[in-house]
Amino acid sequence: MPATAKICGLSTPETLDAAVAGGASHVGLVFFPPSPRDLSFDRAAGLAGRVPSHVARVGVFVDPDDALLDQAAAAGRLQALQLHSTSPDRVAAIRARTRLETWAAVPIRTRTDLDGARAFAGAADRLLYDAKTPPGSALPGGMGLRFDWALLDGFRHPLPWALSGGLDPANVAEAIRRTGAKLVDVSSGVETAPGIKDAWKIATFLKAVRAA
Ligand SMILES: O=C(O)c1ccccc1N[C@@H]1O[C@H](COP(=O)(O)O)[C@@H](O)[C@H]1O
Repeated sequence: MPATAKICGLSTPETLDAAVAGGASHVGLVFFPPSPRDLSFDRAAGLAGRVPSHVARVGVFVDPDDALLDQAAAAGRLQALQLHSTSPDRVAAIRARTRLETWAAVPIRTRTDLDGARAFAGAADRLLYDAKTPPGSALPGGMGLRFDWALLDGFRHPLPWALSGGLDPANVAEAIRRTGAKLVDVSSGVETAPGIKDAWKIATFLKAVRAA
């Protein structure tokens, strides 16, 4: 079965429509004020209304509190929550309280970082392997950084998983072949500048995923 793709950090109707038209399985809406992709609840609601039922709406959060989750989930009519920098216990509590599909981001730079993935077994529905951003970075993701895909070789994944971190139209086919990812996730790689998505890059990325 071909891999599917999530286009993350969408903020305009045109680029959201490009993701849907290109065959994205998931679209990502960011709720994190320091991010150039952060959305107001009103804007998220407008975008969510354009997403057809076969495409899943994923909210992206960084260690969110319940109030933010509830407001964002309602505005974005979210079906899944992608949680960065959130402890396994907190991920489990969010999953139990919201009853939404819950993804835990696992930041990777070395093989040892994969140990962190096991702690989410039973707490999350899916792992999202992402590149670890440098200490002091404003964002824990969405910076176009890649990790060494070879680190996943032979790893027994404790949960269904997705690959992210520095993917783009030129490298995504190789990433899928190299890692066996069934779901890939991109943000910076389909932008012309941080937070500015590009419809042509989105279409090209999704074409490359289909062809992989
Ligand atoms: O995109 C953001 O601004 C963001 C903010 C906070 C946490 C995660 C964020 N993005 C996620 O990061 C990965 C990798 O992105 P990139 O393709 O390397 O730019 C992806 O899952 C985004 O959803």
